[in-house]
Amino acid sequence: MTSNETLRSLPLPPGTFGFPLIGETLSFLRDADFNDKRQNKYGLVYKTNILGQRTVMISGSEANRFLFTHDNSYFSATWPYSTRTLLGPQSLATQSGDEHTSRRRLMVQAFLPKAIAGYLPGMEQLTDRYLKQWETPGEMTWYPLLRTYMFDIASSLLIGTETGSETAYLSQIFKTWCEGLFSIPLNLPWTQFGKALRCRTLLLEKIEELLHRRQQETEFRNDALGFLLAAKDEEGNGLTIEELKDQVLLLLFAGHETLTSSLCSFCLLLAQHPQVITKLREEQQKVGFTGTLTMEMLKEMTYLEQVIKEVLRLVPPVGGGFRRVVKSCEFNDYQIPEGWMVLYQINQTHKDISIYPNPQEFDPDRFSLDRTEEKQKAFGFIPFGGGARECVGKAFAMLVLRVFGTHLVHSYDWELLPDQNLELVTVPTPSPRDGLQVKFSRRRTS
Ligand code: HEM
Repeated sequence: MTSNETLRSLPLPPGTFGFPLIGETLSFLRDADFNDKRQNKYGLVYKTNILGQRTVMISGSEANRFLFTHDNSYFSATWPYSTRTLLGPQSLATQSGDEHTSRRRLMVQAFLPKAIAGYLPGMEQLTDRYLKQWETPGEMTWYPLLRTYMFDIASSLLIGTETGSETAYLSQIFKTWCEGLFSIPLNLPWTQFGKALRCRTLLLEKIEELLHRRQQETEFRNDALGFLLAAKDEEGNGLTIEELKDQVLLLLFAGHETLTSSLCSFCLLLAQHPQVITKLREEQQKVGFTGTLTMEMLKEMTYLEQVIKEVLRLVPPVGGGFRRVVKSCEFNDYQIPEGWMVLYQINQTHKDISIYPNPQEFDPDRFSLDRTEEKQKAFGFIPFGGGARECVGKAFAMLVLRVFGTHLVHSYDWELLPDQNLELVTVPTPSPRDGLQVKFSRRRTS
């Protein structure tokens, strides 16, 4: 524990605040090497000004441990103003303290093992349908199609919408809403933020309609919303309609944006490493997969799990997480002042050479039982964050990746088309600049 006086005598981390008002926001949003450049110059802890807030960037497993073990004492949840406003005041991602704990307890009901197992058949059906659809064009830009597939999975399995026009409409307005999440918060008709705010209103209207419909149903539906509508806290109170609206919006966002990115990285990295596909097919034969999955079979596919972990390590869909400093504290002999923001870095943690030798290399065997590189340091592998705010939908996300990965590898071949830009756009989640152009076909042998 550092006394107030000692704290005040400590220096602020090195770094610059950039231009008045906008600070370093533009480079933060546009330059994929923003963090690398500053880290090389200032080290693992530095200050900047982004998205309207003085911010300390912290990186590495020690920094993660510090942050995750002091959530709710030194830090509380926050997001940049644009994200906070678009998510809404009653969203788990922006709730803190006791409110967060009690809401989180209700939300996890939808992701307990029994619920997860119940999502498997519907997920397989939808996956199969989309994979078949993609056979016909033969050549395609995959990212937008993966996005539609993922939105369909999220909206049908999480909130029970019917596939078709309702999903297509929601998906469209959702896209514009997402584009405003990390934007300069100027609410004007032509700004990204202004457009996204109008989409928030439209989305909430749609969600409210859906909630009223669902409240009138007498039978329990096996989707995340079914669990949320049934969930009660210790006093027997459930979530109100106003709160459910924000929580459903959060699940839809968290559940499809991140997953689209990781599915796309999975497709890209496997196309570049055909030997991994061969090993996955061998594993499928070994566990006896011929077209329909069981939870037991998925558990036995340990190489598939290694591959997914390596995809999430190399291209983490969420690059880091924001916190507000609620009490000044010290880290690495620097003062972190109250009122500032802290951003922990998942991306940089996963490139730590002391944990992952040749960190830029795609090598699923790092996660094999005889190497377990991720276990070398606590909080060294954190695609889903950690501590009290670790991703609620982790098991759902892993199920989607396993189901999609298994069916794709089992029945299809795909190869990258030439002359495309595979460089990653990083905000809001990583995706190849040209959208991943591939030749796609059904395997002759299946
Ligand atoms: C590959 C996919 C996913 C990744 C990489 C991911 C990553 C993350 C990370 C890093 C956090 C913590 C952020 C922080 O520290 O502030 C988080 C939180 C969260 N995630 Fe995910 N996520 C994924 C999928 C999902 C899915 C499918 C859902 C829901 C269906 C979901 C729901 C949430 C929620 C509700 C939170 C907030 C938890 C809290 O504040 O207590 N995520 N996720």
